[in-house]
Amino acid sequence: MSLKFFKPLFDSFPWPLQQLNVEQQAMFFVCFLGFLALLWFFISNSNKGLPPGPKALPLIGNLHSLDPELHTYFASLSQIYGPICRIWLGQKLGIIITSPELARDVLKDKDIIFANRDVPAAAVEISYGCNDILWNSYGPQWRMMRKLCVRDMLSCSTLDSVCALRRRELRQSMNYFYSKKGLPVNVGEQMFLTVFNVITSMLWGSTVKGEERANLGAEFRYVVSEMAALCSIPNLSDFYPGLAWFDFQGVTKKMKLLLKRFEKIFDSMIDERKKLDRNGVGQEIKDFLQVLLKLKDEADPKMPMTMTEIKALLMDMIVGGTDSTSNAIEFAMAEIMIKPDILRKLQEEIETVVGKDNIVEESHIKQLPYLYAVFKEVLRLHPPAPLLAPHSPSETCTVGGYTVPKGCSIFINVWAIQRDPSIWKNPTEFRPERFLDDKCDCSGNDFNYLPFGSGRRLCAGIGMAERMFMYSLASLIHSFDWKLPEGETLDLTEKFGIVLKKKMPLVAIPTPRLSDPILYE
Ligand code: HEM
Repeated sequence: MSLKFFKPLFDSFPWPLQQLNVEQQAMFFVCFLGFLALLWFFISNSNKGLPPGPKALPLIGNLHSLDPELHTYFASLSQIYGPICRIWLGQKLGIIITSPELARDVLKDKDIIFANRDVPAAAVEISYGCNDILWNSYGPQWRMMRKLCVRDMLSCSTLDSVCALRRRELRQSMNYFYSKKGLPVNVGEQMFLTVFNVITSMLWGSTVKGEERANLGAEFRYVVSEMAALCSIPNLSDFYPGLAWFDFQGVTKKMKLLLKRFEKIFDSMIDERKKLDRNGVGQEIKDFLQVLLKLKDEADPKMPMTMTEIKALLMDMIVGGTDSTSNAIEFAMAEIMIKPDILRKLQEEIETVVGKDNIVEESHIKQLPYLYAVFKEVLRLHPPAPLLAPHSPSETCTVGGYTVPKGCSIFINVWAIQRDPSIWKNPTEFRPERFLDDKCDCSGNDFNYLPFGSGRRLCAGIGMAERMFMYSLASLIHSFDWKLPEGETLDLTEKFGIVLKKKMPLVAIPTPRLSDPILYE
C-alpha cells in the first residue's frame, strides 16, 4: 500500500494525530473509517457502466494508492486504463479524460452539461461561498459576472486603458533587478511580486504607495501561498462530503482566518477608493475597482451586483491571475537558461524590434513572434492548471461509451495531452519553433492544446495573462543576462498543486545588458 498520500493528509490534522508516525496515522485512518466499510461494500457494486479504473477498496476507494503528484499519477492510469478512466477518492468519483477527442466531447459537444464545477471545501471559503466566477455553478449569476468581467475588466480596450499602470510596475521591477546586479535573486518570488503589483494596481490603482505597498505585497504573497497550499491538501471533507460539516482537518477553519486577512485589505481599498471618488480625485484614475463600484451603483435591479460579488471577483483576479502567470514566467526563464540558443534567438528578436539602447514597451510585443512561440511552448510543457479546474456534469451522460454520473469530478489532464507523443514530436523537449508556423491558438479551439481550457469555462484572463507574460519576459531577457550562482544546477522538476509550480525555486544572477543606467529607472 502506498503511504505517500497519507503524509500530507495527516500532516494537516491537528494534535494529537501529528504525534503519531506515518504508519500509525495510516492505521488510525483505516480503523476510523473501518466501521463504515460494510456499508460501502454494499454500495460499491455501483461501478457498472463506469469507465475502467484501478480496483477500489471498500470505503477508501483508491485513496491508498493515490500519489500527490496527481497530473503524473493520472497520466500513468490512462496508460493502463485508456483515455477515459475512473478513480474513487473516498466516496467521490473522479473521471479522468486524457485524449483530445474526449476533451472535445466534454468541453465542446457537451459543454453545457459539463459547465458546472466540483468545488473543493477549501475553495468554498475563498470564493465567498462560490459567489465568484471560477467556482460558481453555471447559471444566471455566473453569466452576469463573467460577462461583466470579460466586457468591462478584461476586454482588449480596458486592458489598453490600464497599460500605463502595467508599465509603471514593470519599470519598478527592472529597477529592483538592476539594484541586485551581480547578486542571486529568487526569480519566481520577484515575478510573483511584479505580477501581483501589476494586477493590484489594475484593480485599485495607485491608492497604496511606497513601504505600505511593499508590505501589502508580502502580506498577500503569504496569504495566497497559504490558500494555495490549503486547496492542495488532500481533504477528508472532499472525499466524504457527508463529513464536511466536521471539518476534521480544520482546512475550512484555516481558510476562514486567511479570508479575514484578505477582507481587511479589500475593505480598506474599497473605502479608500470611495473616499477618492467622493472628493472627485478618482475621476481620471481608471482602475477595475472603480469600474466595479460603478457597475454596482448602476446595476440592473433584477440582477444587482453585491459587495460580496465585488470582493469575490477581486479574489479571482488575484488568486487566479498571480500564481499562474508568475509560475509560467519562472518556468520560461528556467527553460531558456538551460537552452542558450533559445535565449540568444529571443534576445536577437527583441533587439531588432526594440533596439539595444531602448526599453521594451508593450506596443513592441505584437512584433515578437518567437517570444509568442516561447509563451505557447511553456504553457504546453508546464501548463499552470494541469488538470484545468474540476468540471462536473449537471446530469448523467455518456462519454466514450461509458456512463459519467451527475455530480462526479471531471479531470481533463491537459498536461498529459500536451505531452502525448502521438500528437507532439519530441514532446518533453522545450522547442518554441514547433509553434512558429502553427495556427494553434490559446483559446481552446485546438483540443491538442488546452492550457486555458475550452468552451464556456475557458479562462477569462487569457488577454491579460498573454500581455503580462510577454511584456515581463521580454523585459527580463532584453534588460539582463542571466546566469546561475557558482556550483548551482538547474532543476525543472514540477510540483503539483492548485497551480503547478517549480519544485526548486529558480535563483539566478542578473547582469545589466543595456548601455545606459537611465534605462533602468
Ligand atoms: C498563464 C496564466 C493563466 C493560465 C494558464 C490560466 C488558466 C486557466 C484555466 C485552465 C482555467 C480553468 C478552465 C476550465 O476549467 O475549463 C482558468 C479559469 C479562470 N481564469 Fe485563468 N489562467 C491564467 C491567468 C489568468 C488571469 C491573469 C486571470 C485574471 C486576472 C484569470 C482569470 C480566470 C478566471 C476568472 C477563471 C474562471 C473562468 C470560469 O470558470 O468561467 N486567469 N484559467
